[in-house]
Amino acid sequence: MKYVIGIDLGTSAVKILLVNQRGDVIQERSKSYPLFQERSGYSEQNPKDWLDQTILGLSDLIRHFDGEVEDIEGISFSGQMHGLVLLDKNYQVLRNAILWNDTRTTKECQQIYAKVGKERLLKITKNLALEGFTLPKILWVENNEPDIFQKATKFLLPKDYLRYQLTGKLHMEYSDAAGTLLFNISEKKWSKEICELLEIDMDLCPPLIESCHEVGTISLEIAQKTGLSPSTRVFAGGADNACGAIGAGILENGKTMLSIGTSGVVLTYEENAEQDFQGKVHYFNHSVPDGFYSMGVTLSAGHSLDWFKNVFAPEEDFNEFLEDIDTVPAGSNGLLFTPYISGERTPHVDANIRGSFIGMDHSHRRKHFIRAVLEGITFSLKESIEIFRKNGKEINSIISIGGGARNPIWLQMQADIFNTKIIKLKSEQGPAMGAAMIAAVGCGWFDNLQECAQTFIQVDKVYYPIQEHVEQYKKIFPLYKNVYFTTKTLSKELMKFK
Ligand SMILES: Nc1ncnc2c1ncn2[C@@H]1O[C@H](COP(=O)(O)OP(=O)(O)O)[C@@H](O)[C@H]1O
Ligand SMILES: O=C(CO)[C@@H](O)[C@H](O)COP(=O)(O)O
Repeated sequence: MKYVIGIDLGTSAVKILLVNQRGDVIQERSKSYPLFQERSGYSEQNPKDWLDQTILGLSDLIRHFDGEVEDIEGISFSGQMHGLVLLDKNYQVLRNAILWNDTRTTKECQQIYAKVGKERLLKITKNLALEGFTLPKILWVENNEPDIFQKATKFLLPKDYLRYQLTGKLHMEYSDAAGTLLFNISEKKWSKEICELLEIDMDLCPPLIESCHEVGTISLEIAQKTGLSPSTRVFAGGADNACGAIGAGILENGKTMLSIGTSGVVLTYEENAEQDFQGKVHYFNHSVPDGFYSMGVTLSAGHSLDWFKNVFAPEEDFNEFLEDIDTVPAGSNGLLFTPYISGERTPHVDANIRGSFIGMDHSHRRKHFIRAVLEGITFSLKESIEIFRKNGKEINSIISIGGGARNPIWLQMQADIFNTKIIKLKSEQGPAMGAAMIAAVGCGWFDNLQECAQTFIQVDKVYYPIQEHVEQYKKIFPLYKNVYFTTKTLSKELMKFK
C-alpha cells in the first residue's frame, strides 16, 4: 500500500493526515501554536512555530507508522491565506507573520484605492481592498517599519514559507497568490500595473507555480529530523479554502461548502472569472487547473467560540463545553450574539465593528450564551448564503467541514438556519484532505482531482432541516441582521477605549 501526507497549516494548529490509496485516513496529528494578539486588531504568528510544530507532528506520525517510509510517496500543503511572511536577502524571516485576521491596515486599504482606484482594483484582482489581504500588510510594514521593509527581498504566504523550509525551493502557488491583491486572477500573473502604482518592486513577488506542480523532494535535513524518506515528493498545494473545496468535492458548478475553522467560509465553484459580485464576496483562483471559486468570510467563526470557551471555561474540552446546548430552544430564549470580535468581512467590510450579546435577562444561563454564540456565527454565515442566492446561485445542499463540523447539534443548527441539507464527511479535515488529494494526483494515482474525489471523499451523515426550527430562525434572522446597524456607531466610539 502507498500513502500520501496532507498538511494543513491552520490558524489554530497544523493538521497532518496520512492517507492511503483508498482515501482512508491512517493517522492524524494536530500540533498547535500561539496566536499573538497584542492590540485590538493585531494578529501575528511566528513562522518558526509553524515549522517546529510541523516537524514535531511529522516525526510523531512517522514514529507510529508501521509501514515502509519509502511508501509515503508524496506530500502537499494547504494553508491559512493572506498572511505576510517577509524574507531578507538570505531568505531569513524579518518579523512575525501578519495574519489574515489582522485588521490594522485600514489606512493602507485607503492608500490602495487612492492610487489604483476601486474599479481598476476590482477589474484586475476581482476583490476589494480588505484589511486581511496581503498587499495592505506589505504597505503597512513599508509605512510603519521602514527599516525592516528596506531589508525585504521576497514575500511569501504561510504554507509557501513552510514548503520552502521543507525543500529549500522558493515559490508561491496560484490559489494563494490570488489572495494577495497583487495578482491578476484572470491572466494568472503578478500585476505589474498595481506594483507600479504602489511603487512596489516586482522582485518582491516570488515565482509562481500550479497547485499540482512538483517542486522536488524534501531536504536531507528534514528527512533526518522527521524520519520521512528523502525521496518523498513534494507538490505545491493550495490556499486552505481551495484545498478545503477539493477535500469537500467542490470541483464543479452548483456545489457549495461551509467551512468553520478559525474563520467561517461559504464557498461555491466558479467556472471562469466572469461572474460579477461587485466585490461583495471574494473571488479567487481554485487549485483545480483553470477553475475559480467565490466565497463569503465570517472573520471570527470558530474563533468566537474559542474565545468564549477560553474566557469562561478554559479547563473544558469542546465536547463538555457544548454538552447541554440541545436543551436550549432554537433562538436561545431571545439572546442574540454577533461574532464581530475582530471586525467583519462579509457582508460588512468593517474593521471597527465589535461583537455583542443582545437581549440578556435573568433567565439566561451559561448554556444559553453558548448556544447564542453558535447561532450568531451561523446567522453570520447565512448572510453570505443570502448574497449567493440573490446573485442567482441555487443552494439546496451544503458540505460542512472544519472544526465546527465536529458537533452534531451545530450541524443540525446549520441545516435549520440555512434551510438546506447539510452533508458531513467522514473526515472533517477538508483542507488537509484536499492537500493529500493534490499529492495523490501528483504521484499519478489518479488522472485528476475529480477522479481522486470519487475514491477519497466519503459521506458520513446527512442532516435535514427541522421545519419548526426553520420557522423560528426565519423570524429571528432579520433581528440578527439589524444588530450590525444598531451597534455600528457604538462600536466605533468604543474603539477609543481599546
Ligand atoms: N468538538 C468541536 N465542536 C465544535 N467546534 C469545534 C470543536 N472542536 C473545535 N471546534 C471549533 O473549530 C475551530 C478549529 O477548527 P479548524 O478547522 O481546526 O481551524 P483552523 O484551520 O483555523 O486551525 C475552533 O476554533 C473551534 O471553535
Ligand atoms: O482569510 C481567510 C480567507 O480569505 C481565512 O479563511 C484564512 O484562510 C484562515 O482560515 P482558517 O484558519 O480559519 O481555516
